[in-house]
Amino acid sequence: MPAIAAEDATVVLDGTTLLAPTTFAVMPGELWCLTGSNGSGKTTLLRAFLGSRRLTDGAVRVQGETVDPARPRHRRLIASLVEPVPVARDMTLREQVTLVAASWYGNTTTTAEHAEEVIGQLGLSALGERFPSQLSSGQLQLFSLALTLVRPAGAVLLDEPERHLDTDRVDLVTTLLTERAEQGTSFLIATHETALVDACDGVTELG
Ligand SMILES: Nc1ncnc2c1ncn2[C@@H]1O[C@H](COP(=O)(O)OP(=O)(O)OP(=O)(O)O)[C@@H](O)[C@H]1O
Repeated sequence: MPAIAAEDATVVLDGTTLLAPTTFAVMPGELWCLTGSNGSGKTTLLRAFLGSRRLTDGAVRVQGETVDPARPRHRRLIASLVEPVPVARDMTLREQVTLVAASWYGNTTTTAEHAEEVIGQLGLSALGERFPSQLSSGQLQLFSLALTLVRPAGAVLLDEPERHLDTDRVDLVTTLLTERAEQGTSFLIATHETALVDACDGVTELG
């Protein structure tokens, strides 16, 4: 069964097509990219998977089911960085990543080690004691990715994870996502970044 699938997924609003009929299937452990010009419907499609944008035709499914964010099982299944992740102004980067990890895995030493590992994988170890206001735009993006990737998920939806990142950081993120995919996580990634597209198992071009 595909982990993430769209069947003729379509969004039309007041006679304007936001998303033309789109079909694809992402198998478990695959990294899948959505490409296309500005306004071609990538974010609209990701929002449809999260239940925040209603389709006018077709269907989108995660592990064979329409996503209902109110269901705890679906919340555990899907992690996303599509809308901005809320951050606390008065907690350090390390405290926040560890808190999110602890909310899913429990407050244990192993959880703290897992959080530290993700912080390290995203090149943020030296910034662990910083507050969000003390981070650059690219560092904030890496922090948002850490908050997204530190929690359990069978499917991860990302909207332009390359935002604000330099070439080395794009490579870092691409390596991490590829490793996670090899461990079984499925990814659907809207992107304009060639390096990410090159690493993908499949690409759907919108528009
Ligand atoms: N609330 C809305 N009302 C009307 N049209 C909208 C609304 N939100 C988005 N759109 C339109 O829907 C289309 C798809 O937008 P979407 O954000 O999905 O594109 P995208 O492929 O993610 O673009 P980008 O590469 O610029 O991020 C665009 O033409 C946009 O103008």
